[in-house]
Amino acid sequence: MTPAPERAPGHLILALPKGRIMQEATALLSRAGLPLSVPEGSRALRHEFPGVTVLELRNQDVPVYVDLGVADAGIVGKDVLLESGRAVYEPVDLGFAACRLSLIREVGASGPVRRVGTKYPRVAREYLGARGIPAETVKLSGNIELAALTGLADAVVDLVQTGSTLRANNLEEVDVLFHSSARFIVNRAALKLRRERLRPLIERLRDLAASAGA
Ligand SMILES: Nc1ncnc2c1ncn2[C@@H]1O[C@H](COP(=O)(O)OP(=O)(O)OP(=O)(O)O)[C@@H](O)[C@H]1O
Ligand SMILES: O=P(O)(O)OC[C@H]1O[C@H](OP(=O)(O)OP(=O)(O)O)[C@H](O)[C@@H]1O
Repeated sequence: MTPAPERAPGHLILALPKGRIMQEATALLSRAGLPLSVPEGSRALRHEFPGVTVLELRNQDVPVYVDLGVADAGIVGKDVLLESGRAVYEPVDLGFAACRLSLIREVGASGPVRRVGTKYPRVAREYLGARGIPAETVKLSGNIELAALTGLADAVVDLVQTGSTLRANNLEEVDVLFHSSARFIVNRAALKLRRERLRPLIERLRDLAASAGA
């Protein structure tokens, strides 16, 4: 393991996910005063800006980098954060990437739920356990709804936003586990060590999120 290079106390390392969240995250952080713009299609994984380094990660890895202190802070969906089980500080609900995590079945399905396909096995098991449903969960990686259509599973736990994926595939929401949106997350030690940078950033992000939601 290469030791982390020395850095100025005011220099921030941010973990941001590639994909759907990246563009809105960088736009919001820029409005909050951080001068960053991650170029689309670049093969670089680490982006340097004055006073800020951005690590470009898969969604699931953002809470890991923040919890283990390699990144001071990051942005990730609440869905991914809950699934990670990481106890990071979560000071701002940024409001965008809004969707819900739902239990989904084929329209009219009525038999028992014995197997559930999902990208979220931890939260799915917790949900099923709390309801006394003795179903097995199967971890899948994408196009989760196909599991319910093919008989791989009796139901799936997946994200719904507009509902168009459900309508296009003769599926319906049976229950909503929780609502999700993008969150600003912070490493607890970094909050103390770099509070002069992080506290004002948190305040600006709170103001921006409040004015966007107003
Ligand atoms: N249809 C949607 N509408 C709104 N927000 C969504 C939608 N789908 C996902 N999200 C939110 O955006 C986050 C990132 O979604 P994205 O599609 O970029 O991930 P992915 O490509 O499926 O993830 P992975 O890194 O596993 O490949 C999700 O964790 C969720 O919080
Ligand atoms: O209700 P809707 O507006 O249709 O959105 C929900 C869909 O969006 C996400 O998939 P995504 O497009 O990210 O593809 P993925 O399955 O590969 O993650 C999610 O997994 C649903 O399939």
